[in-house]
Amino acid sequence: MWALRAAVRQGAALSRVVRGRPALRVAPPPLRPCPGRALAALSPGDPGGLQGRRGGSRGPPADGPSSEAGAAKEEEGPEDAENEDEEEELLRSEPLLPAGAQRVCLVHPEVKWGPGKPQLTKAEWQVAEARALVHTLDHWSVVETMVVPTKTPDRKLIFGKGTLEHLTEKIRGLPEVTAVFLNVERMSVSTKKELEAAWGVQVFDRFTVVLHIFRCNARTKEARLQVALAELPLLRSNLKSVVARPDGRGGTSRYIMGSGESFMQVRQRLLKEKEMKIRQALERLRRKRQLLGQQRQRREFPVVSVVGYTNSGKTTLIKALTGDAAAQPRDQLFATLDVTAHAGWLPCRMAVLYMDTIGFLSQLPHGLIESFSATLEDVARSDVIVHVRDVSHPESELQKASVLSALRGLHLPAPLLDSALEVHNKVDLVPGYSPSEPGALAVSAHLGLGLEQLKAALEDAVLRATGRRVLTLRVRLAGPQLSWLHQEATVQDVQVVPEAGVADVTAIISNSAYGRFRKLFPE
Ligand SMILES: Nc1nc2c(ncn2[C@@H]2O[C@H](COP(=O)(O)OP(=O)(O)OP(=O)(O)O)[C@@H](O)[C@H]2O)c(=O)[nH]1
Ligand SMILES: [Mg+2]
Repeated sequence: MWALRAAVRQGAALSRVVRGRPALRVAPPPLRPCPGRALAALSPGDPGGLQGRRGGSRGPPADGPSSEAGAAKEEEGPEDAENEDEEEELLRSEPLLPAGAQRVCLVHPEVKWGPGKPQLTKAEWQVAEARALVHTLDHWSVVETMVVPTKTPDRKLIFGKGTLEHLTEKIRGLPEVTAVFLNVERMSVSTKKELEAAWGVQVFDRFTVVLHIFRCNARTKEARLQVALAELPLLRSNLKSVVARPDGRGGTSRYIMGSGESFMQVRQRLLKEKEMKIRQALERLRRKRQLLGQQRQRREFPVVSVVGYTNSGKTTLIKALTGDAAAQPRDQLFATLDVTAHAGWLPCRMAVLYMDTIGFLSQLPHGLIESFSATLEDVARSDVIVHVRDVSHPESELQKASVLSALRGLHLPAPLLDSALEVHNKVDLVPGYSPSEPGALAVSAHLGLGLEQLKAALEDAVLRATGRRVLTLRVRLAGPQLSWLHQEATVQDVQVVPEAGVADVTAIISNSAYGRFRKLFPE
């Protein structure tokens, strides 16, 4: 999965790189109340601030790029205000999980045989990941874990009769448990109701828990709308269960006077309309994002997308590379949900935008992936991909496999995927670590280890990917070459040799611009 959103935090002009065009202006979106630790960590941060303008050890002059975090804003007219109202309406929703502390019994159905058996992954890892999801919720804790074998995961009640009875007895015998997290992707409403009746507590599936975390962590309008889109299947199945109610209060037969439609039909129509409106709103935002992408390209910012498994340290790495206070790492899954851009500098003093993206999870519910796919389009438009891995994680190899398979699903251009830089993060937790993969770089984003080597490798990759090079050219001071280079390339340094009437100009120049330079000013 995952995402990016283009915006540069308002601030410094971009004159060195963009030759005096003003920076994009971005207003951070307002925060919404949402229960959960995730929200507690979402502080307005550095709204419109300029921290992180100097990335890297060789800080650029004061006219460096700023970072963008949050939704990009353009000039807005009355139509935009109307859209905003409609979008806010679409985002109104009922809570998915109960507020307050919950003591959870984690039930993991283990499929040992047959086609339902998960490939490549072990029950302990799946359980650990499910536990991490629960701990991401504020005041939720896992007080009991049960790995329960099943041969019938597709049956309504997931387990065989005897196993279910035994399980029910065990859960009923745990009065401290206030909820059950059943580690399946989705559970039908009727399954949920039956299990809740049997166990006497609320039961949640992974879809609901992940959706709730996404809701809490989505800050921008686009991410919130994507979550709202992902929620629609849940609303639809709730609707079906209302119809199926034995007391008939679902109301299939009750007609709204004069309309010819039953209540059920009205509700279905309203849901369809809601879906259409969300899709339209997303399309509007997508066009805006594309526009920003084009502007960014015109401004010649190379873009580096930082992707990887959730909690691998993507945001921490970006913060270490750019010093940008807007990047907020947190020890939880899906801390980053909106794609944000953060400006930094490469050793040749070229400005670059690092895109922080939403993390991957091996067992992420499908609907969620699809609704976030639009934001991942930006990854396809980047110049270089950095794949951050947590090499201290026991399942680091499986995580890598999940990320690569998700990246392949994004249909990225082959050269972009093939040239992805693999960064082995958290080496401070693995004494004596050295990568076995050729070309992989070992770093500790936390301690700042290996960052200079990483920047050097990134510089090579960015220059190669964008068809640029760093050249030192000797020009005559009396001639037009120097001003031509200022126009057509990014001048890094000018060393004047007055006695010879010349200057040595170091510039980042594209291959095509260099060709034109040579044609115009033959040696
Ligand atoms: N020891 C150690 N911890 C690290 C390192 N890099 C990141 N972390 C920690 O790992 C946790 C996750 O870091 P993030 O940067 O938020 O990870 P992420 O990949 O952006 O996570 P999501 O946005 O949730 O996908 C935080 O607690 C970081 O402090 C590292 O090099 N060493
Ligand atoms: Mg992050």
